[in-house]
Amino acid sequence: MAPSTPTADADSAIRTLTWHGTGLHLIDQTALPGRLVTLDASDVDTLVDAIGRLAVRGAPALGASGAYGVAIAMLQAAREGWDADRLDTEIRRIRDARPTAVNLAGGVDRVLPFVPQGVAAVIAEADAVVREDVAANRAIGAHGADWILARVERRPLRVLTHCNTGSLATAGWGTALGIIRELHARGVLEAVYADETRPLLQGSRLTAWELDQEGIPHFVQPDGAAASTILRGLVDVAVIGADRIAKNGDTANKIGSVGVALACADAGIPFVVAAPRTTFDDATPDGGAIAIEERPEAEVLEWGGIRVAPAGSRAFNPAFDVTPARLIDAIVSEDGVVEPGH
Ligand SMILES: CSC[C@@H](O)[C@@H](O)C(=O)COP(=O)(O)O
Repeated sequence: MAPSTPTADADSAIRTLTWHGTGLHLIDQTALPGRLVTLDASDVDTLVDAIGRLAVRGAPALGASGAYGVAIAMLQAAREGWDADRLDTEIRRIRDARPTAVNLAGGVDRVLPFVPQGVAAVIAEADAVVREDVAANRAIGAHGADWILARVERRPLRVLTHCNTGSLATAGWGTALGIIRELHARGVLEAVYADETRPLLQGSRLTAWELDQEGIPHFVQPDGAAASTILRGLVDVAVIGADRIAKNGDTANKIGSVGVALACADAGIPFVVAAPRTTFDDATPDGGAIAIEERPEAEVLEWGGIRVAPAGSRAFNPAFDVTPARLIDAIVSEDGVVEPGH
């Protein structure tokens, strides 16, 4: 009955989400790298829970999840006899499951006009979201590699990245990690410094896993090492992703990104943001207007489920920070490169 998700890029073996006819198969990113587990999100509660605990994560992957999520809600509405108000409420729960990545709301909003045409039309539009994201990532990889190779003389290159921006975080291939993969394919990459990305370790668990799968040389380093690695001259360029890029170029990304940008500015090396157009939010004027998700204190106060901080300690756990446009040398999208800091 439902059109199936198109085959993603042949080069991108990892498919973080796949439509299976009545719901999504999602790679459970909380289980990686130890176990490659697929979970079935065929109802709204399961999808919202998967988004909230980061089983599916990364701005473009959230966008595709939001788009398919509307179809999941419609199918559940038909199964369980929901009225229109209940369907609206459940779609809004998906849209609001995380606040910072504009792609999630964008994915939901993109398919909403197709709801009156029925679930097949919604799924077809969600399939288009996936196709377009993979194509955008491939273009980002080429534009970003071209820009870096024109700006940075040293060969081979040493690249620092933060969080996870690869196939797991997108519909396939990757944004910042797509640029890294492109540099590797062009034979100009020496190694990647992958920040471990506290507190949920998207760098050491997910980016390192993807780099390992690709045979790309890499070092996982503590987030606290990043500024020092940059100032010691061990890095030629930093490339990160984005969750929302405001109209003035201020960019929200995983907590720790702005520290990398400050170190790059001091060291005089480029700080590059890579993101598809779906992550640009012209309705948000600047970084101060971006909602920053605050996550549960236990993610900081506990380690592997065991309390490590004193019982009386509280945690401050913002999931994202905002890098001002003036610290960003290049923003790479499928449309090309803009240089906000210049
Ligand atoms: C291509 S993914 C870009 C961003 O979404 C990524 O860098 C990031 O910050 C993800 O945060 P997460 O909390 O893991 O969803």
